[in-house]
Amino acid sequence: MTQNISPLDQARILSEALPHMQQYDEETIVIKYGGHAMGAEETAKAFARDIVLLEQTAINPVVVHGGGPQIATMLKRLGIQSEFAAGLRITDAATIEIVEMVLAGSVNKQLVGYINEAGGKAVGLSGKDGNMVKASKTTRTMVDPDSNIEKAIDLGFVGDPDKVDLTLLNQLIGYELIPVLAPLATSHDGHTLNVNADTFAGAVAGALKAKRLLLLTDVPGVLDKSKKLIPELSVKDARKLIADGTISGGMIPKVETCIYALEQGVQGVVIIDGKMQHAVLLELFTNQGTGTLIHK
Ligand SMILES: Nc1ncnc2c1ncn2[C@@H]1O[C@H](COP(=O)(O)OP(=O)(O)O)[C@@H](O)[C@H]1O
Ligand SMILES: CC(=O)N[C@@H](CCC(=O)OP(=O)(O)O)C(=O)O
Repeated sequence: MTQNISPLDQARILSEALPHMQQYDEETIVIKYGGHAMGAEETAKAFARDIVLLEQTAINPVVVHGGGPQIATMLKRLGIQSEFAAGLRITDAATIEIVEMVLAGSVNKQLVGYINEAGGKAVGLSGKDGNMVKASKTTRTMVDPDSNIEKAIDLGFVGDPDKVDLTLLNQLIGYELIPVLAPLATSHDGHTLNVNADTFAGAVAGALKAKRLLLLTDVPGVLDKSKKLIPELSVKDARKLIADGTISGGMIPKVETCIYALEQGVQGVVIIDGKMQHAVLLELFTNQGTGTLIHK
């Protein structure tokens, strides 16, 4: 809290941030803000302020948000059942309507509002705008526990991005606007597809060749079997932890996204605790890395 430190300490802190700010000067950083992390209003507002600070220091932030818990609440209110398979929401015709309403509507506009309240110029879009993200229907298989036979699962209107058109994003970044993206895409035959927000952020970061991809979630990072934070993880070790079940559920698409982004040329990817106030500033502007850094 600034009221507890002297003006001289404040000046020192700002000065110590200089080399970090220089490192990211004019660079693009993609920040994925998970639905669980954005639950508390005060933390979400602090997050928005951090994003505006990045923009102010000549960094180009691109925000991708999730909204899993917010979708779940709305589906429950409407009495629509929802299930997950392989960490992805099975999305039928009724569900995709609600997913779009919540992600591109209330969640997106709330975050845009917070960023603008903090003095930024955020523009809220989904991957459908400007034909930004084209996706193909996701195909997954699962081993049936009874028969032990591998079966294809029909996830409905769920997609994996296969093309990101940067025309619109580059225009926005060029005008110092802050893109805030909801993870929806258009299929090649014109349907709306629900995309896991981590996967979407990885596709956007890869296409932009972002300097950093930060995934903000509701845990301190990747945890080992005894629930201790793993500060650094190689791609090879990450794959082992997925195979042996240490990494499960929603952490699987997150880690797979990190691996994909590294392969696409993103220089650094980290998974951090978005419930921690100013997690973004701590990660980028101090020497204290807070979460799990995944490297080649
Ligand atoms: N090894 C692991 N380390 C940390 N979290 C894990 C691990 N394996 C599974 N998880 C689960 O992954 C969750 C994060 O994924 P998810 O709920 O999809 O977050 P978000 O809404 O931020 O995308 C954690 O809350 C935790 O329950
Ligand atoms: C296909 C799929 O599962 N899509 C997600 C999209 C939102 C998301 O990923 O939100 P979080 O980042 O908060 O988990 C969903 O419907 O919940």
